[in-house]
Amino acid sequence: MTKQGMVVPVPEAAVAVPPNSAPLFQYPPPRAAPGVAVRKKCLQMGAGVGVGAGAGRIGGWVESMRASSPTHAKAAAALAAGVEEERYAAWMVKHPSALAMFDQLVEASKGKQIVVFLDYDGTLSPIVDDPDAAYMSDTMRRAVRSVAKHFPTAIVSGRCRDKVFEFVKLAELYYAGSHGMDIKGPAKGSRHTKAKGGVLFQPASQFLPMIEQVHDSLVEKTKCIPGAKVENNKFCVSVHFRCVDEKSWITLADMVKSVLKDYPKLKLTQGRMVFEVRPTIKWDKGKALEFLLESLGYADCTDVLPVYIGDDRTDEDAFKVLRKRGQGVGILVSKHPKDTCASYSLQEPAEVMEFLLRLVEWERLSKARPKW
Ligand SMILES: O=P(O)(O)OC[C@H]1O[C@H](O[C@H]2O[C@H](CO)[C@@H](O)[C@H](O)[C@H]2O)[C@H](O)[C@@H](O)[C@@H]1O
Repeated sequence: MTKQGMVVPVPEAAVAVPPNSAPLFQYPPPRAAPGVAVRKKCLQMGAGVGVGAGAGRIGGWVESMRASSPTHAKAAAALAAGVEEERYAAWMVKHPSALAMFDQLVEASKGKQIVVFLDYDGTLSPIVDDPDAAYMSDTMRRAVRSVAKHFPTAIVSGRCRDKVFEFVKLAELYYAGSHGMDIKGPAKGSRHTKAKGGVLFQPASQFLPMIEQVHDSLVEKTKCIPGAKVENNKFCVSVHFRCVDEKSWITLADMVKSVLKDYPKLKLTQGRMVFEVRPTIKWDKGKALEFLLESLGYADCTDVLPVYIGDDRTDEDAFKVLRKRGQGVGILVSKHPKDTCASYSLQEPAEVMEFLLRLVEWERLSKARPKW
Protein backbone atom coordinates (compact mmCIF):
# COMPACT_ATOMS: atom_id res chain seq x y z
CA MET A 1 0.00 0.00 0.00
CA THR A 2 1.27 3.47 -0.80
CA LYS A 3 0.97 6.53 1.40
CA GLN A 4 -2.32 7.38 -0.29
CA GLY A 5 -3.68 3.91 0.25
CA MET A 6 -3.76 2.81 -3.39
CA VAL A 7 -4.43 -0.89 -3.68
CA VAL A 8 -2.66 -2.57 -6.51
CA PRO A 9 -2.69 -6.29 -6.98
CA VAL A 10 0.50 -8.23 -6.94
CA PRO A 11 -0.57 -11.84 -6.50
CA GLU A 12 2.51 -13.34 -4.95
CA ALA A 13 2.14 -16.86 -6.27
CA ALA A 14 1.40 -15.79 -9.80
CA VAL A 15 4.12 -13.16 -10.00
CA ALA A 16 6.66 -15.32 -8.18
CA VAL A 17 8.61 -12.35 -6.86
CA PRO A 18 11.22 -13.15 -4.22
CA PRO A 19 9.66 -12.42 -0.80
CA ASN A 20 11.42 -9.18 0.07
CA SER A 21 11.87 -7.70 -3.35
CA ALA A 22 8.66 -5.65 -3.51
CA PRO A 23 5.94 -4.38 -1.21
CA LEU A 24 2.66 -6.28 -1.37
CA PHE A 25 0.83 -3.32 -2.81
CA GLN A 26 2.73 -1.26 -5.28
CA TYR A 27 1.79 1.76 -7.29
CA PRO A 28 2.11 1.82 -10.23
CA PRO A 29 1.71 -1.95 -10.41
CA PRO A 30 4.36 -4.16 -11.94
CA ARG A 31 3.36 -4.46 -15.58
CA ALA A 32 4.54 -7.99 -16.17
CA ALA A 33 5.33 -11.27 -14.56
CA PRO A 34 8.84 -12.47 -15.28
CA GLY A 35 8.98 -14.35 -18.53
CA VAL A 36 5.56 -13.24 -19.67
CA ALA A 37 5.38 -11.28 -22.88
CA VAL A 38 3.28 -8.27 -22.12
CA ARG A 39 1.57 -6.05 -24.60
CA LYS A 40 1.85 -2.29 -24.60
CA LYS A 41 0.69 -0.20 -21.64
CA CYS A 42 -2.72 1.44 -21.32
CA LEU A 43 -3.92 2.60 -24.71
CA GLN A 44 -5.56 5.94 -25.15
CA MET A 45 -8.87 4.23 -24.55
CA GLY A 46 -12.04 5.99 -25.51
CA ALA A 47 -10.09 8.38 -27.69
CA GLY A 48 -12.06 10.11 -30.40
CA VAL A 49 -12.26 8.46 -33.79
CA GLY A 50 -11.26 10.75 -36.65
CA VAL A 51 -14.46 12.06 -38.14
CA GLY A 52 -12.83 13.26 -41.30
CA ALA A 53 -10.95 10.03 -41.81
CA GLY A 54 -10.10 9.29 -45.42
CA ALA A 55 -10.03 6.05 -47.37
CA GLY A 56 -6.68 5.09 -45.86
CA ARG A 57 -8.29 4.81 -42.44
CA ILE A 58 -11.14 2.56 -43.49
CA GLY A 59 -9.17 -0.58 -42.59
CA GLY A 60 -8.61 0.95 -39.16
CA TRP A 61 -12.31 1.53 -38.71
CA VAL A 62 -13.20 -2.05 -39.55
CA GLU A 63 -10.52 -3.38 -37.22
CA SER A 64 -11.74 -1.13 -34.46
CA MET A 65 -15.35 -2.19 -35.05
CA ARG A 66 -14.34 -5.86 -35.09
CA ALA A 67 -12.34 -5.43 -31.92
CA SER A 68 -15.49 -4.38 -30.11
CA SER A 69 -17.03 -7.76 -30.95
CA PRO A 70 -15.53 -10.42 -28.65
CA THR A 71 -17.30 -13.16 -30.57
CA HIS A 72 -15.67 -12.30 -33.83
CA ALA A 73 -14.51 -15.29 -35.83
CA LYS A 74 -10.86 -14.21 -35.70
CA ALA A 75 -10.86 -14.20 -31.92
CA ALA A 76 -12.50 -17.62 -31.90
CA ALA A 77 -9.81 -18.98 -34.20
CA ALA A 78 -7.08 -17.52 -32.02
CA LEU A 79 -8.70 -19.08 -28.96
CA ALA A 80 -8.70 -22.45 -30.67
CA ALA A 81 -5.00 -22.06 -31.31
CA GLY A 82 -4.43 -21.48 -27.63
CA VAL A 83 -2.99 -18.03 -28.27
CA GLU A 84 -5.87 -16.29 -26.60
CA GLU A 85 -5.65 -18.54 -23.56
CA GLU A 86 -2.00 -17.70 -23.05
CA ARG A 87 -2.70 -14.03 -23.51
CA TYR A 88 -5.54 -14.25 -20.97
CA ALA A 89 -3.31 -15.92 -18.39
CA ALA A 90 -0.69 -13.19 -18.81
CA TRP A 91 -3.39 -10.54 -18.58
CA MET A 92 -4.80 -12.05 -15.38
CA VAL A 93 -1.40 -11.72 -13.77
CA LYS A 94 -1.61 -7.98 -14.35
CA HIS A 95 -5.32 -7.67 -13.60
CA PRO A 96 -6.19 -10.38 -11.07
CA SER A 97 -9.71 -11.20 -10.02
CA ALA A 98 -11.10 -8.74 -7.47
CA LEU A 99 -12.78 -11.74 -5.84
CA ALA A 100 -9.53 -13.67 -5.48
CA MET A 101 -7.85 -10.55 -4.06
CA PHE A 102 -10.82 -9.52 -1.94
CA ASP A 103 -9.17 -9.89 1.48
CA GLN A 104 -6.12 -7.81 0.54
CA LEU A 105 -8.32 -5.26 -1.09
CA VAL A 106 -10.57 -4.65 1.91
CA GLU A 107 -7.61 -4.78 4.28
CA ALA A 108 -6.23 -1.73 2.49
CA SER A 109 -9.54 0.10 2.94
CA LYS A 110 -9.29 0.10 6.75
CA GLY A 111 -9.91 3.57 8.15
CA LYS A 112 -11.11 4.81 4.77
CA GLN A 113 -14.56 5.57 3.45
CA ILE A 114 -15.35 3.31 0.51
CA VAL A 115 -17.33 5.03 -2.24
CA VAL A 116 -18.77 2.74 -4.92
CA PHE A 117 -19.11 3.69 -8.62
CA LEU A 118 -20.89 1.30 -10.95
CA ASP A 119 -21.24 1.35 -14.71
CA TYR A 120 -24.55 -0.11 -15.95
CA ASP A 121 -24.43 -2.03 -19.25
CA GLY A 122 -22.15 -5.04 -19.11
CA THR A 123 -21.51 -4.42 -15.41
CA LEU A 124 -24.88 -4.60 -13.66
CA SER A 125 -26.78 -6.05 -16.63
CA PRO A 126 -25.56 -8.54 -19.22
CA ILE A 127 -24.96 -7.28 -22.75
CA VAL A 128 -27.97 -8.09 -24.95
CA ASP A 129 -28.84 -7.33 -28.57
CA ASP A 130 -31.64 -4.90 -27.79
CA PRO A 131 -30.47 -1.90 -25.73
CA ASP A 132 -34.05 -1.34 -24.57
CA ALA A 133 -34.14 -4.80 -23.04
CA ALA A 134 -30.95 -4.61 -20.95
CA TYR A 135 -32.74 -5.37 -17.71
CA MET A 136 -31.07 -5.75 -14.38
CA SER A 137 -32.05 -8.80 -12.33
CA ASP A 138 -33.89 -8.38 -9.04
CA THR A 139 -31.03 -10.10 -7.22
CA MET A 140 -28.56 -7.59 -8.66
CA ARG A 141 -30.90 -4.76 -7.62
CA ARG A 142 -31.00 -6.12 -4.07
CA ALA A 143 -27.20 -6.32 -4.03
CA VAL A 144 -26.83 -2.70 -5.20
CA ARG A 145 -29.44 -1.58 -2.66
CA SER A 146 -27.46 -3.27 0.14
CA VAL A 147 -24.24 -1.65 -1.06
CA ALA A 148 -25.90 1.77 -0.98
CA LYS A 149 -26.99 1.18 2.62
CA HIS A 150 -23.36 0.93 3.63
CA PHE A 151 -21.45 3.12 1.18
CA PRO A 152 -22.18 6.19 -0.96
CA THR A 153 -22.99 4.62 -4.34
CA ALA A 154 -23.25 6.06 -7.85
CA ILE A 155 -24.28 4.67 -11.23
CA VAL A 156 -22.11 6.13 -14.00
CA SER A 157 -23.49 5.33 -17.44
CA GLY A 158 -23.37 6.33 -21.10
CA ARG A 159 -27.13 6.12 -21.12
CA CYS A 160 -29.51 8.96 -20.56
CA ARG A 161 -29.98 9.38 -16.80
CA ASP A 162 -33.76 8.78 -16.84
CA LYS A 163 -33.33 5.60 -18.83
CA VAL A 164 -30.72 4.15 -16.54
CA PHE A 165 -32.89 5.05 -13.54
CA GLU A 166 -35.80 3.17 -15.17
CA PHE A 167 -33.60 0.09 -15.24
CA VAL A 168 -32.01 0.42 -11.79
CA LYS A 169 -35.04 1.84 -9.94
CA LEU A 170 -33.15 2.77 -6.76
CA ALA A 171 -33.83 6.31 -5.54
CA GLU A 172 -31.07 6.24 -2.94
CA LEU A 173 -28.23 6.31 -5.46
CA TYR A 174 -26.35 9.04 -7.30
CA TYR A 175 -26.77 8.87 -11.07
CA ALA A 176 -24.36 10.22 -13.67
CA GLY A 177 -25.96 9.69 -17.09
CA SER A 178 -24.72 10.63 -20.60
CA HIS A 179 -21.15 9.55 -19.76
CA GLY A 180 -21.17 11.72 -16.65
CA MET A 181 -22.65 14.82 -18.29
CA ASP A 182 -25.88 14.65 -16.28
CA ILE A 183 -25.35 14.18 -12.55
CA LYS A 184 -28.10 13.95 -9.95
CA GLY A 185 -28.07 13.23 -6.24
CA PRO A 186 -30.29 10.69 -4.48
CA ALA A 187 -33.97 11.64 -4.72
CA LYS A 188 -34.49 10.45 -1.15
CA GLY A 189 -31.41 12.20 0.14
CA SER A 190 -28.69 10.02 1.54
CA ARG A 191 -27.26 9.50 4.97
CA HIS A 192 -23.85 9.76 3.33
CA THR A 193 -24.26 13.40 2.34
CA LYS A 194 -26.07 16.52 3.33
CA ALA A 195 -26.69 17.37 -0.35
CA LYS A 196 -30.39 17.37 -1.15
CA GLY A 197 -31.66 15.44 -4.15
CA GLY A 198 -31.72 17.26 -7.46
CA VAL A 199 -29.55 17.91 -10.46
CA LEU A 200 -26.00 18.56 -9.36
CA PHE A 201 -24.29 19.21 -12.66
CA GLN A 202 -25.00 19.32 -16.41
CA PRO A 203 -21.84 20.64 -18.08
CA ALA A 204 -23.12 20.11 -21.65
CA SER A 205 -26.56 21.68 -21.40
CA GLN A 206 -25.86 24.11 -24.28
CA PHE A 207 -25.42 21.09 -26.57
CA LEU A 208 -28.99 19.85 -26.12
CA PRO A 209 -30.45 21.38 -29.34
CA MET A 210 -27.42 20.23 -31.35
CA ILE A 211 -27.66 16.68 -30.00
CA GLU A 212 -31.39 16.60 -30.85
CA GLN A 213 -30.60 17.66 -34.43
CA VAL A 214 -27.82 15.12 -34.83
CA HIS A 215 -29.99 12.39 -33.36
CA ASP A 216 -32.74 13.10 -35.92
CA SER A 217 -30.24 13.24 -38.82
CA LEU A 218 -28.65 9.97 -37.74
CA VAL A 219 -32.04 8.25 -37.49
CA GLU A 220 -32.93 9.46 -40.99
CA LYS A 221 -29.56 8.66 -42.54
CA THR A 222 -29.14 5.16 -41.07
CA LYS A 223 -32.69 3.88 -41.47
CA CYS A 224 -31.71 1.98 -44.63
CA ILE A 225 -29.17 -0.13 -42.72
CA PRO A 226 -30.93 -3.18 -41.29
CA GLY A 227 -30.19 -3.63 -37.59
CA ALA A 228 -28.73 -0.16 -37.01
CA LYS A 229 -30.23 1.56 -33.99
CA VAL A 230 -29.85 5.16 -32.93
CA GLU A 231 -30.37 5.88 -29.23
CA ASN A 232 -30.92 9.34 -27.80
CA ASN A 233 -28.94 9.59 -24.58
CA LYS A 234 -29.83 13.26 -23.99
CA PHE A 235 -26.32 14.80 -24.03
CA CYS A 236 -24.94 12.18 -26.43
CA VAL A 237 -26.18 9.77 -29.07
CA SER A 238 -25.39 6.09 -29.54
CA VAL A 239 -25.40 4.39 -32.93
CA HIS A 240 -25.53 0.64 -32.37
CA PHE A 241 -24.13 -1.84 -34.87
CA ARG A 242 -24.43 -5.06 -32.82
CA CYS A 243 -27.26 -6.26 -35.08
CA VAL A 244 -25.83 -4.90 -38.33
CA ASP A 245 -24.31 -7.29 -40.88
CA GLU A 246 -20.53 -6.87 -40.84
CA LYS A 247 -20.60 -6.10 -44.57
CA SER A 248 -22.48 -2.87 -43.80
CA TRP A 249 -20.28 -1.64 -40.94
CA ILE A 250 -18.17 0.61 -43.12
CA THR A 251 -21.22 2.07 -44.82
CA LEU A 252 -22.72 2.79 -41.41
CA ALA A 253 -19.49 4.32 -40.11
CA ASP A 254 -19.30 6.53 -43.19
CA MET A 255 -22.88 7.67 -42.69
CA VAL A 256 -22.18 8.64 -39.09
CA LYS A 257 -19.03 10.48 -40.13
CA SER A 258 -20.84 12.30 -42.92
CA VAL A 259 -23.47 13.59 -40.47
CA LEU A 260 -20.82 14.64 -37.97
CA LYS A 261 -18.68 16.59 -40.40
CA ASP A 262 -21.13 19.48 -40.06
CA TYR A 263 -20.73 19.41 -36.28
CA PRO A 264 -17.12 20.15 -35.35
CA LYS A 265 -18.16 20.56 -31.71
CA LEU A 266 -19.12 16.90 -31.51
CA LYS A 267 -16.77 13.94 -31.39
CA LEU A 268 -17.07 10.25 -32.05
CA THR A 269 -15.87 7.51 -29.73
CA GLN A 270 -16.50 3.80 -29.79
CA GLY A 271 -17.92 1.47 -27.17
CA ARG A 272 -19.07 -2.14 -27.32
CA MET A 273 -20.47 -2.44 -30.85
CA VAL A 274 -21.63 1.13 -30.64
CA PHE A 275 -20.52 4.57 -31.85
CA GLU A 276 -20.90 7.28 -29.26
CA VAL A 277 -21.46 10.87 -30.43
CA ARG A 278 -20.49 13.31 -27.68
CA PRO A 279 -19.79 17.02 -27.16
CA THR A 280 -16.09 17.85 -27.36
CA ILE A 281 -16.10 19.33 -23.85
CA LYS A 282 -13.49 18.01 -21.47
CA TRP A 283 -15.91 15.95 -19.44
CA ASP A 284 -16.13 12.20 -19.11
CA LYS A 285 -16.75 9.45 -16.56
CA GLY A 286 -13.44 10.27 -14.86
CA LYS A 287 -14.45 13.90 -14.34
CA ALA A 288 -17.84 12.71 -13.05
CA LEU A 289 -16.08 10.49 -10.52
CA GLU A 290 -13.99 13.43 -9.29
CA PHE A 291 -17.06 15.67 -9.19
CA LEU A 292 -19.01 13.16 -7.12
CA LEU A 293 -16.14 12.62 -4.69
CA GLU A 294 -15.97 16.38 -4.25
CA SER A 295 -19.75 16.64 -3.73
CA LEU A 296 -19.49 13.97 -1.07
CA GLY A 297 -16.79 15.97 0.70
CA TYR A 298 -13.81 13.80 -0.32
CA ALA A 299 -12.06 16.19 -2.72
CA ASP A 300 -8.49 15.99 -1.47
CA CYS A 301 -8.89 13.34 1.18
CA THR A 302 -6.55 10.48 1.78
CA ASP A 303 -9.13 8.63 3.86
CA VAL A 304 -11.38 7.70 0.98
CA LEU A 305 -11.23 4.61 -1.22
CA PRO A 306 -13.21 4.93 -4.47
CA VAL A 307 -14.09 1.58 -6.03
CA TYR A 308 -15.04 1.86 -9.72
CA ILE A 309 -16.41 -1.13 -11.65
CA GLY A 310 -16.98 -0.91 -15.41
CA ASP A 311 -16.64 -2.85 -18.64
CA ASP A 312 -16.43 -0.25 -21.37
CA ARG A 313 -13.77 1.92 -23.05
CA THR A 314 -15.49 4.96 -21.59
CA ASP A 315 -14.84 3.57 -18.09
CA GLU A 316 -11.13 3.86 -18.79
CA ASP A 317 -11.39 7.61 -18.12
CA ALA A 318 -12.42 6.78 -14.56
CA PHE A 319 -9.72 4.12 -14.15
CA LYS A 320 -7.15 6.68 -15.31
CA VAL A 321 -8.35 9.18 -12.70
CA LEU A 322 -7.89 6.58 -9.96
CA ARG A 323 -4.37 5.89 -11.16
CA LYS A 324 -3.60 9.60 -11.32
CA ARG A 325 -4.93 10.13 -7.80
CA GLY A 326 -2.88 7.14 -6.67
CA GLN A 327 -5.97 6.14 -4.80
CA GLY A 328 -8.76 3.66 -5.30
CA VAL A 329 -9.64 0.41 -6.92
CA GLY A 330 -10.42 0.14 -10.65
CA ILE A 331 -12.09 -3.10 -11.68
CA LEU A 332 -12.65 -4.01 -15.35
CA VAL A 333 -15.45 -6.44 -16.16
CA SER A 334 -14.17 -8.61 -18.98
CA LYS A 335 -13.71 -12.22 -19.96
CA HIS A 336 -11.13 -11.21 -22.54
CA PRO A 337 -7.76 -9.52 -22.21
CA LYS A 338 -8.10 -5.82 -22.92
CA ASP A 339 -5.79 -2.86 -22.61
CA THR A 340 -6.96 -1.20 -19.45
CA CYS A 341 -5.92 1.14 -16.68
CA ALA A 342 -7.95 -0.92 -14.19
CA SER A 343 -5.97 -2.89 -11.63
CA TYR A 344 -8.37 -5.76 -11.09
CA SER A 345 -10.88 -7.73 -13.13
CA LEU A 346 -14.18 -9.52 -12.79
CA GLN A 347 -15.49 -11.73 -15.57
CA GLU A 348 -19.17 -10.81 -15.80
CA PRO A 349 -22.11 -9.19 -14.00
CA ALA A 350 -22.63 -12.35 -11.88
CA GLU A 351 -19.14 -11.86 -10.43
CA VAL A 352 -19.85 -8.15 -9.93
CA MET A 353 -22.84 -9.15 -7.81
CA GLU A 354 -20.75 -11.61 -5.80
CA PHE A 355 -18.15 -8.91 -5.21
CA LEU A 356 -20.79 -6.38 -4.07
CA LEU A 357 -22.37 -8.89 -1.68
CA ARG A 358 -18.98 -9.74 -0.20
CA LEU A 359 -18.29 -6.05 0.31
CA VAL A 360 -21.59 -5.66 2.19
CA GLU A 361 -20.93 -8.75 4.29
CA TRP A 362 -17.41 -7.61 5.12
CA GLU A 363 -18.70 -4.18 6.19
CA ARG A 364 -21.42 -5.74 8.35
CA LEU A 365 -18.94 -8.03 10.07
CA SER A 366 -16.36 -5.29 10.56
CA LYS A 367 -18.97 -3.12 12.29
CA ALA A 368 -19.94 -6.01 14.56
CA ARG A 369 -16.29 -6.80 15.38
CA PRO A 370 -15.01 -5.34 18.68
CA LYS A 371 -12.31 -2.73 18.09
CA TRP A 372 -9.40 -3.38 20.45
O1 LIG B 1 -21.79 3.30 -19.73
P1 LIG B 1 -22.72 2.14 -19.92
O2 LIG B 1 -23.79 2.06 -18.89
O3 LIG B 1 -21.98 0.84 -20.07
O4 LIG B 1 -23.43 2.44 -21.32
C1 LIG B 1 -22.72 2.30 -22.54
C2 LIG B 1 -23.69 2.00 -23.63
O5 LIG B 1 -24.47 0.89 -23.15
C3 LIG B 1 -25.57 0.46 -23.94
O6 LIG B 1 -25.07 -0.24 -25.06
C4 LIG B 1 -24.40 -1.44 -24.72
O7 LIG B 1 -25.34 -2.34 -24.10
C5 LIG B 1 -26.43 -2.77 -24.97
C6 LIG B 1 -27.39 -3.61 -24.14
O8 LIG B 1 -26.73 -4.71 -23.57
C7 LIG B 1 -25.87 -3.49 -26.19
O9 LIG B 1 -26.91 -3.88 -27.06
C8 LIG B 1 -24.87 -2.57 -26.92
O10 LIG B 1 -24.25 -3.27 -27.98
C9 LIG B 1 -23.79 -2.06 -25.95
O11 LIG B 1 -22.95 -1.10 -26.59
C10 LIG B 1 -26.45 1.62 -24.31
O12 LIG B 1 -27.46 1.15 -25.17
C11 LIG B 1 -25.67 2.76 -24.92
O13 LIG B 1 -26.51 3.84 -25.17
C12 LIG B 1 -24.61 3.18 -23.89
O14 LIG B 1 -23.87 4.27 -24.38
